[in-house]
Amino acid sequence: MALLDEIAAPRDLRGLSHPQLDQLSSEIRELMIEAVCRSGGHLGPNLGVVELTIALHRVFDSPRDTLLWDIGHQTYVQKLLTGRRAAFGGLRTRDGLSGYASRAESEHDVIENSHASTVLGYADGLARARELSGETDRAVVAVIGDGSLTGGLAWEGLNNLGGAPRRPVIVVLNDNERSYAPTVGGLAAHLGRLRAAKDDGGTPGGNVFEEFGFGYVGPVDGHDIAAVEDALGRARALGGPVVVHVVTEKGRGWETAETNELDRCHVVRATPTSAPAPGAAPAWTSVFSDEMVRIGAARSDVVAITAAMAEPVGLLEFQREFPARTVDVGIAEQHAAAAAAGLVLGGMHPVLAIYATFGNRMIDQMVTDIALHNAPVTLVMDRAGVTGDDGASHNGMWDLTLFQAVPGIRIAAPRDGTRLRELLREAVSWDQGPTVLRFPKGSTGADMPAIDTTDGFDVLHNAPGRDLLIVSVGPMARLALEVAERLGDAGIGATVVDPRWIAPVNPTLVKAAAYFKQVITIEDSGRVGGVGAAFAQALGDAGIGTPVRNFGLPREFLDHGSRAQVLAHCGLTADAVTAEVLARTPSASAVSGISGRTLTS
Ligand SMILES: Cc1ncc(C[n+]2csc(CCOP(=O)(O)OP(=O)(O)O)c2C)c(N)n1
Ligand SMILES: CC(=O)[C@@H](O)[C@H](O)COP(=O)(O)O
Ligand SMILES: [Mg+2]
Repeated sequence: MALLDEIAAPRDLRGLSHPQLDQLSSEIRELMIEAVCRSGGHLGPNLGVVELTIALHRVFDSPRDTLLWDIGHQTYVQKLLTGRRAAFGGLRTRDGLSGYASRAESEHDVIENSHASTVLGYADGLARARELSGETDRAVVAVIGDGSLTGGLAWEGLNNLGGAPRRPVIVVLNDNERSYAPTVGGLAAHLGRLRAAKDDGGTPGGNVFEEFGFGYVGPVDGHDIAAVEDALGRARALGGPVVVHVVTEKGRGWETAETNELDRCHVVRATPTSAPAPGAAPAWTSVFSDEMVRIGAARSDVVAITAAMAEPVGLLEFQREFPARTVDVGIAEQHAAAAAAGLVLGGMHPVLAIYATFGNRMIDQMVTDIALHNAPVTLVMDRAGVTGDDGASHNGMWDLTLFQAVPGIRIAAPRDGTRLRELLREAVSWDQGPTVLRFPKGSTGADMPAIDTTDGFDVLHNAPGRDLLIVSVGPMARLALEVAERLGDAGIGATVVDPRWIAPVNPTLVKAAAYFKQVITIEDSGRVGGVGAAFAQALGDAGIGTPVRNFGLPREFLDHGSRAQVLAHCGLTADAVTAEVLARTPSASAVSGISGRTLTS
């Protein structure tokens, strides 16, 4: 790694010749392939931007000039060029480097939201501020992928930037023709025409960026550093808003990625430290995927919608079986929800599958386009709760707070694979309004059978005495059962129930709480406005005085780490919950056993 060893800061790039820069690019690729295959992370996108990142840091003087990266999953090269090489081995581990841009790590990382299509908004605001403060000699450069450009927010940005012909902002369009899968829609087709026109030596009939008021430079080969530098220099000289159209290859330089037709190794998983146990439980996503295909075969009105993530959310099999009934809208969650409402108008039952964190984008559509119209849309949120290694922005910890507030909505949280299948079927059979299903990242684990079912909720554990009612949400049932067992050893009788449908609050469960000395709720979502908070409110409304303690995620941005580490930080372990219950229970009293059926008697 001779050359990379010499790069402590971007200024060290400036003295290198182009052959040396090519060597540096190879060294960076070699290092990233080795390190990211071990740690896991966004290898494909980063392999595609090696030369682009070098060129940006040679032409612009970061941090005086501002380089803004949309999403930030493609900033590994920037990390390696800005003094973070030694820490790169700890990528995405607790106390190690973030998998995205991170302001705590470097003055070169300016935004770290990691939700797509926002960068042009930041660029617009920053350029306006520079104008107001008389700092127009400091360049504002926004890098956005072709996938992220499919989001409506990006077009709001283009509209504002293009309308200010004298305010300089350079938009670098990193066009690798892919989100995960090939980028879809009219924009992708238009970019294809722009690329083809360059290849043919002709001019395309109309250029959307120019029509919006931008100067346009390109398309330029994003792996030719000299060509990219030249394009960036010309863009800067033009002044005003300019799009530099850079064509790159996702996964470049690693055959495994270059030949991966599915997603060019968008994300690689960390090398496992041990072999999977034989007969290990399937992932939540796989169970959803399998059940969706069965439902699709039985119901010709079921249409699957993805926002550019068919494979990650488990819709690939459905797409293969029922291509006409699978819609990829691009990275456009809001459009996905509005389109789902439209599908309902036409008699379909849409199943919209996304990662929970991206559901934040859809709240207005859920309220006014879906719920207000009582539209039977099923929203399936994968990666709900703590996801861990993707850091603060990617935890699915706001969905319950947001969606519980929507009138008429029903929300289910399956605790295991069997319940996921059941609840998905119940959700798509519900025709009175929207339903939401949420489940976390990872493995379903072994099933947790009910010992009884009463008025829609499952009783999972019954102990002598009515000392404590534990209301667990989804897979937190496993933790609840462990807590109940430990409390039992300490002489405290705990009953564990799983509401299955967590919103609206089950009225029978509310009544049952009156017969217990204490209630605790456990959820893998925000405590503020969460299921536990709703349950406590329902008890208050019913005049039931049983004290309630809610266990869930604090109102805090949670740093990256493994899911287990983050849950431990939040006090969501059997040890922590048991200790807190014991601290609040002066004397343990085992009275008598009850069955699920007698909970409310
Ligand atoms: C709002 C939102 N939805 C979904 C994602 C998940 N996601 C991360 S990267 C990515 C693909 C991005 O494609 P592009 O912008 O072209 O960047 P590339 O990875 O191709 O460089 C997606 C869908 C996200 N980060 N934000
Ligand atoms: C950048 C982004 O938002 C996704 O690529 C995400 O990092 C993938 O997460 P999983 O690893 O949980 O699929
Ligand atoms: Mg792309």
